Amino acid sequence: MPIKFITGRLKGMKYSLQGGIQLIRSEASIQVQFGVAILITIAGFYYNISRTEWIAQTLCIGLVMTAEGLNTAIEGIADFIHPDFHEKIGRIKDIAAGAVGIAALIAVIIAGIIYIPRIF
Ligand SMILES: Nc1ncnc2c1ncn2[C@@H]1O[C@H](COP(=O)(O)OP(=O)(O)OP(=O)(O)O)[C@@H](O)[C@H]1O
Repeated sequence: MPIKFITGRLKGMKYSLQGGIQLIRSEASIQVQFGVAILITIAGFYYNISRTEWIAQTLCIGLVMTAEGLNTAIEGIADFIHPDFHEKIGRIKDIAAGAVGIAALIAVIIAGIIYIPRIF
């Protein structure tokens, strides 16, 4: 029983890793976000940000990339179940994209709070 449980969890981790790699390989928007995440991490070291700021920054990176991943999955489901144009599909996709927009806005605000006083 515990062995089955552990192998099941390991399989789950393998699938989620494969999904993450596929996401980064195939989605242009997540590639951009990944690039921004690397740049902002370099900025974090350059400006020697505090432990709390690292936590906020890392959470923002995770928030944006998680929202983008879920948005991509929702788009994929929408295209699969209804490949043709439909007003409701459009609204569903807009809402999913809106969630990414909210996450990105929060990330920009937090980046501003951290870096604007250091740069100007
Ligand atoms: N089947 C559809 N029916 C109605 N509107 C759609 C449909 N597909 C896309 N749209 C509209 O076009 C917008 C962009 O959708 P799309 O699936 O092309 O996403 P995207 O922003 O190009 O993302 P990605 O670049 O990741 O594919 C949606 O937010 C929606 O308003």
